[in-house]
Amino acid sequence: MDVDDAPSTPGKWKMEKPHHRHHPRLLLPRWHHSYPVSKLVFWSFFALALFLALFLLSPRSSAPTRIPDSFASSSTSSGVRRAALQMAPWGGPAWEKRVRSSARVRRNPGGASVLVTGAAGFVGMHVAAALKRRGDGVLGLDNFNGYYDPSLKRARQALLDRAGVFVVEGDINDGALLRKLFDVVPFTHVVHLAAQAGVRHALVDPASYVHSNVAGLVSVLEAAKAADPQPAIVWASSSSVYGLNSRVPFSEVDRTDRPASLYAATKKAGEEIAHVYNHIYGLSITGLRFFTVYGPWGRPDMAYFFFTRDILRGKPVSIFEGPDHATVARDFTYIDDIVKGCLAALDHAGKSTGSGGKKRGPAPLRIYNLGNTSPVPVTKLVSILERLLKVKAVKKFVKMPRNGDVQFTHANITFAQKELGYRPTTGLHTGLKKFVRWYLEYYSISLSKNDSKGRSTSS
Ligand SMILES: O=C(O)[C@H]1O[C@H](OP(=O)(O)OP(=O)(O)OC[C@H]2O[C@@H](n3ccc(=O)[nH]c3=O)[C@H](O)[C@@H]2O)[C@H](O)[C@@H](O)[C@@H]1O
Repeated sequence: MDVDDAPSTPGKWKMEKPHHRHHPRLLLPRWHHSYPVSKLVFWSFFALALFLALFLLSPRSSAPTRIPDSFASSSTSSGVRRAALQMAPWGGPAWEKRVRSSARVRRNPGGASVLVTGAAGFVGMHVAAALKRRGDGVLGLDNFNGYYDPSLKRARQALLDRAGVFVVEGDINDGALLRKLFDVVPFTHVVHLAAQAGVRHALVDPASYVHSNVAGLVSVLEAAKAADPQPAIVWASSSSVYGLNSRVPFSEVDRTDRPASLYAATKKAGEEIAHVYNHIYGLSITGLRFFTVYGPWGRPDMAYFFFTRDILRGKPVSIFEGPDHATVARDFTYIDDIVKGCLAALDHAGKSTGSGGKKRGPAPLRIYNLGNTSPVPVTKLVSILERLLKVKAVKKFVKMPRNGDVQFTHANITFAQKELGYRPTTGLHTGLKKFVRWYLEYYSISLSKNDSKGRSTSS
C-alpha cells in the first residue's frame, strides 16, 4: 500500500491526494530500476539522502533570528554562547596583578572594594567610574555580548581603563572565573548590573533572559555566599516587575505577581532568589528597581536613543498608544540620579553575616524604587528631542503591541528617600539635553542650519 494512500487518522486534517505529483527531475541511481526494492525501502533511502544533503549544505552557524533594526547585531542566545566561547583568556600573575591594582581601596577609612558586573554596560560604566572617582577599589566584569553594538561597550571599557578600572572579559555564568576573582580580591561589595535588558527583546531571544537574569544571578550569588568574607550585594531589578499593577505611583509594597514580560518575570524571579540567598547564607542583598534609565553612553535598544537616531535620519518613529489612543508614559530617570541611588544603596547595604557559605545571623534584604516620580508621555519625549535636534520627527502613532510593554510607570520613592537619602534632581528636558550633546559628539554629527531636513551628517 502506497504510504500516500494510508487513511489519515479520523478527525485529523486529511491532505487531499494531489491530482498530479510534480517532482523536480530526480536523478535516481540506476540500481533503482534493476533491483526489485520495495517502495518503502526506496523512499527511506531517498529521505535519508535528502536529509544528509540538506544537513551538509546548511550554513554552520544557526541563522540569526530577526533582530529589530534598532540592534546592531544579533544577540541570539547562541550568539551569547559563541561570545562566551570567544572570551579572552584570564588568569596568570600579570592578570592577577591588574585585578588587585584595580580593586585596591584608595580612600580610608570606609573605602569599598567593589566587583561591578556589567561594567561595560550603560549603568555599569557610570557606577564603576563614580566609585573609582571617590576612591573605592573597582573591578569590572563584562561578557561584551552582541545584544547591541559591542563597539559602544568597548568605548565604555576604554573610558574606564583611562580611569584605572580594569574590566575583565568574562561571563557571570563562568563560576570558575568568579571564584578566582573572589580568591584574588576580598571584595566588600558586588554591584550586579550584568543582565539581558530590554522588555521587547524577550520575544526574540527568551533563552538569553534566563541565561543572564536567572542563571547568571544564581552564579553570582553562589560565588558571593562561598566567599570569605562575604560581600554585600546591590543588584539591578526593574520597574517592569510592577507589570499589570494599577496602583500608582508604584510602591515597593504593591503587588508584583503579574509581570507583563519575560524580562519582568526574570527580574521578579531574581528578587525571590535574593530572598533565598539572604535566608540561607546571610547575604546582605539590596535590589534596586530602576525606572527607564537614560543618559549619555546609553543603550541603543531604548526608545530615547533610537528615536534620536531616526529623527536625525528622517526615519519615522513609532509612538505607542494605549487603548482609545491613551498616551504611553514612563518615569524616565536620568543616569546621574541612578548612580547616586546605587552608591547610596551600597553605602547603606549593611554587612553580610556569613562566610564560606555558612550563615552567622540575619542580614539585610531590601528593595527600593529608583525613579524620577514624574512620568512623561512618550509624545513629550519626542517633542523635546525635536527641539534639541532642531528636526521635525516623522511620527507614526501605533497601537502598543502586545510585546510585554506596559502603558505607564510611575515611581513612589518614599522608602529610597527615607532610608538611602535618594533625591532625583534631573528633569527629562535637562537630561535629554545632556544625552543629545553626548550623542552628537560620539557619532560626530553636527546640526548645521541648512541641514534641517533631518539628515545627520554622519553616515
Ligand atoms: O524601567 C525599567 O526597568 C526598564 O526601562 C526600559 O524599558 P522601557 O521603559 O520599555 O524603555 P524603552 O524601551 O526605551 O521604551 C520607552 C517608552 O517608549 C515606548 N516606545 C518604545 C519603542 C517604540 O518604538 N515606541 C514607543 O513608543 C515604550 O512603550 C515606553 O513607554 C529598559 O529598556 C529596561 O531594560 C528597563 O528594565
